Amino acid sequence: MTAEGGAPPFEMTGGRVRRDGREVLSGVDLRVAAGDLLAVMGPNGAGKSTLVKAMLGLVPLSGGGTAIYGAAPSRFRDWKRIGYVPQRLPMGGGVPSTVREVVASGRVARQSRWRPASAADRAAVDRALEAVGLTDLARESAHLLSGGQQQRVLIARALAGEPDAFVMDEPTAGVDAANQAALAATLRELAAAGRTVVLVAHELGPLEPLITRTVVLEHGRIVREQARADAAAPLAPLTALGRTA
Ligand SMILES: Nc1ncnc2c1ncn2[C@@H]1O[C@H](COP(=O)(O)OP(=O)(O)OP(=O)(O)O)[C@@H](O)[C@H]1O
Repeated sequence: MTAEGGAPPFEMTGGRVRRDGREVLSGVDLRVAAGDLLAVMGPNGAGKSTLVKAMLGLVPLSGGGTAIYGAAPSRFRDWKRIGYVPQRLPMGGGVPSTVREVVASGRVARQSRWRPASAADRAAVDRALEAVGLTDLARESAHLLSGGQQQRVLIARALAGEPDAFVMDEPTAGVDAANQAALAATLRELAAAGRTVVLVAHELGPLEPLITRTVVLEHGRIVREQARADAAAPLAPLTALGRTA
C-alpha cells in the first residue's frame, strides 16, 4: 500500500493465466498510466476479458504479477478508486433490484456501514442515471431490461462510484448508436477530468476519437500497440489495428 502515491492505475508484468489447463494469457506486459483511455481489442477468445479481470485480481495469475495503484490486487484496499463494468449483469440472489438500486450499489465502497445514503450519494446516482439516459427507467427491475439497457445500468453503477479508474468490458455491446454516442460524451468528460479508462471493445465506433492508446491481443499476447499524444491525432492507424490479421 505504501507504493500507491505515484504508482500507475494498473501495471502488469509478464502476466500469465491458465484456464482448463490451457494458457489463455501468455506473458502480458501492460502499464496503464493515469489519464490513459486505453482500448483492448482483438478477436473473440483472444483473452481480452481475461486480461482485464486479471488486472483487477478477479482471475488469478499463474505467472508474472500485476498491481493496482502499486499494490497487488489481494493487498489493494482502496476499491472506491476503481469502477468495473462487467460484460453482463450478475443475476445471483434471486432478489430483483430496481435500476436505481443497482446503480446505487456503486456507491457502497464510498459509504460507511452505518451511514445511510447521503444527499451526495443520491446526487451521484442521479447524475449517473442521467448520463446513461436511464432516469425514466430508474424504478424498473434491472433484470427485465434489454441487454443494451442492462449494459448502461452497469456503466451507471461504475459512474456513481466516482472512481479514478474505470475498467469496462465491452461497454458498447448491444448498445444502440444514440447511446454509444452518449457514452462517448461521458468518456470525454471523464477524460477531461483526468480519469483513466481501460475498455474492451470489438468496434470502437463513436469512442474512437477519445482513445489515446490501443493494444491488440491475439492468442493471449499483445501483438500490436498504438499510442497517440493527443486525441486529435489521425485515427486511421487505430482503426486498421483492430482489423488486420
Ligand atoms: N471461466 C473459464 N474457464 C475456462 N476457460 C475460459 C474461461 N473464461 C474464458 N476462457 C477461455 O479463455 C480464452 C480467452 O477468453 P476471453 O473471454 O478472455 O477472450 P475475449 O478476447 O474476451 O473474447 P470475447 O471477445 O469473445 O469476449 C478463451 O479461449 C476462453 O474459452
